[in-house]
Amino acid sequence: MKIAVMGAGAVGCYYGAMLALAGHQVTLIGRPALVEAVSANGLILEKAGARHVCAVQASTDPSAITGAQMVLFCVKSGDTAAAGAQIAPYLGDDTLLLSLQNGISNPETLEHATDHKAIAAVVYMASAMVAPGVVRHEGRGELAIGGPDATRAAETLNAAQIQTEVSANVMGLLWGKLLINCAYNAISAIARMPYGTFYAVDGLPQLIEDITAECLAVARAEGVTLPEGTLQTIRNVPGWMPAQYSSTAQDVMRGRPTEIDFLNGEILRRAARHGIDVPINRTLTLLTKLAEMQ
Ligand SMILES: NC(=O)C1=CN([C@@H]2O[C@H](COP(=O)(O)OP(=O)(O)OC[C@H]3O[C@@H](n4cnc5c(N)ncnc54)[C@H](OP(=O)(O)O)[C@@H]3O)[C@@H](O)[C@H]2O)C=CC1
Ligand SMILES: CC(C)(CO)C(=O)C(=O)O
Repeated sequence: MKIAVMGAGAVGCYYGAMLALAGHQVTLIGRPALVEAVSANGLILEKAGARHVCAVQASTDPSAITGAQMVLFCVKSGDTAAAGAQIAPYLGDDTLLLSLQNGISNPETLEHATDHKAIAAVVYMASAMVAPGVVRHEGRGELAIGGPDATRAAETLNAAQIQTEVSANVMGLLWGKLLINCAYNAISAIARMPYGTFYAVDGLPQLIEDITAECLAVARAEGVTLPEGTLQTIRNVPGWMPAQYSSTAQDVMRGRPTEIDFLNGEILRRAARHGIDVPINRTLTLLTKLAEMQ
């Protein structure tokens, strides 16, 4: 099957590599440095101590997705509308379009930008680009997906050793992940600390509870059904990954724009619609924007 990845970064290259290793014809749409490296050396996946060289096509030109039966859409949230508009002319009527992104608004933004149905995906995976064309898998890899044709997409993904569950409540699962991101990402970015370090500071566990209580009020007002055990999952995060810096912290430390407007900032926007005050989420959003400017 021809499969394209729009946004060949850490997520797109990981899943693109897995699909290429399963025998699919994978085309990556990415930046010039990535395209140059992949064209010269292949896409390299470092996983579980092994180094896989994957044969893929790479291009900076969105028209290279033409003919793809499946498109994995993997840009950061701030790029969704623009990148969606770039691929829109090249999507076929039956192309499966999956949003593999954090945040809860991307599938809808992508649908508006492309005028094409999008399959929402929750990405339970950690990966990083260690050099152009070299992606390192750092943990997990499962997806939960939902929406039109999700079952068809799951068949291809599961056959490529990408464990994929079809969920009737994919938006609830995306909200569950959003709540984790809202609780930890901004603090890690502002403090430039990993989760275990700041969670050990007196009063921080209570701050996490207070952030989460604001988010829960908004989720309730939006009629969201959160996955069972969401609160306990949030409390467990620092114990599970004490050395982890949030993606927001990593963006700040690299001088890159963060996705904060789609994390705590999303809570602000939705809270305003329901007349709910969320002062801690507002403060975290603003402080993260200041951290981005440093
Ligand atoms: N990395 C991870 O472990 C995880 C990430 N996620 C989520 O997945 C999404 C993707 O994250 P991640 O892969 O880390 O992000 P990356 O920044 O690594 O990858 C996105 C890539 O897309 C490129 N890009 C953006 N717009 C275009 C365009 N129009 N044409 C070509 N290339 C483009 C970016 O280039 P440039 O940077 O130059 O703009 C970048 O190389 C985010 O929503 C993130 O929160 C979810 C779970 C885990
Ligand atoms: C590490 C994790 C799961 C929690 O903050 C994450 O999603 C992120 O950093 O964006």
